[in-house]
Amino acid sequence: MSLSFAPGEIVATLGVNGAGKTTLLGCLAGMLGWDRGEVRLGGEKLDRNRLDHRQRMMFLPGEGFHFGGADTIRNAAIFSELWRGIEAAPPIDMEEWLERLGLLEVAFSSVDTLSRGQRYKAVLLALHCADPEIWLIDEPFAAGMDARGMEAFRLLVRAAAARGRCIIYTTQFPELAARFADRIVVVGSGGIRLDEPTSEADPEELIRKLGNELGIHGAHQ
Ligand SMILES: Nc1ncnc2c1ncn2[C@@H]1O[C@H](COP(=O)(O)OP(=O)(O)OP(=O)(O)O)[C@@H](O)[C@H]1O
Repeated sequence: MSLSFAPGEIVATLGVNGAGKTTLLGCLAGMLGWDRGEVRLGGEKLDRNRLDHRQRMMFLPGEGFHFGGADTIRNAAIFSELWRGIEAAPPIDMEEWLERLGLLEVAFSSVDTLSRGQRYKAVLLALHCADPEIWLIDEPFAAGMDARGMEAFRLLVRAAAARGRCIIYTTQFPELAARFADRIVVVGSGGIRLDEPTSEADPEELIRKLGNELGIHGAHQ
């Protein structure tokens, strides 16, 4: 497959189970190796061993990840230090996002002790604090967040895109992808099955088209 992504773009990646969505994200993040081809970052070949390359992106797995023992705020601060340097000040809107995500009550609780959805939100806050150029998010809409969390996620991602961040996420839900992405990429059979912007498309028509690509017959017809 051959794809390029631009700053400020929100891309939803779809595909049946095993199509290669997570593998694609892992390769873009430099976490997985590849047998053939290359990943280029602003024209430069991505080198998995270069910290400055890896710091430009973050891969968030579906189950999230965090630093054991750290509380919600400390965890976010660790991500910020690792990605932006020890001198970097945390974003000034940290409290606002704690509130929007519904995390104020657990701001000083160890992430280990949080519920699955709360833990995922804590990691999203950390991603916001790390603020890499490229956000690679695996299955955010299946990570156990409540409706408020998903709304906050959309706002967080839109704000990041407005700052020029490129966001690529995977999902199994055509409806969510059609309504929350600037572009949709469907992978499968070792290639790209569909790659198109959402701006011009009628959402219902797009959802039907995605349903066909993903082998859904009936429910969306
Ligand atoms: N470590 C691995 N070693 C060998 N094959 C793997 C490995 N990880 C994934 N695969 C294979 O690569 C293919 C793509 O897997 P991947 O996890 O990228 O799919 P996906 O589209 O994210 O699927 P899902 O929707 O189920 O999460 C699958 O056939 C899987 O079995």
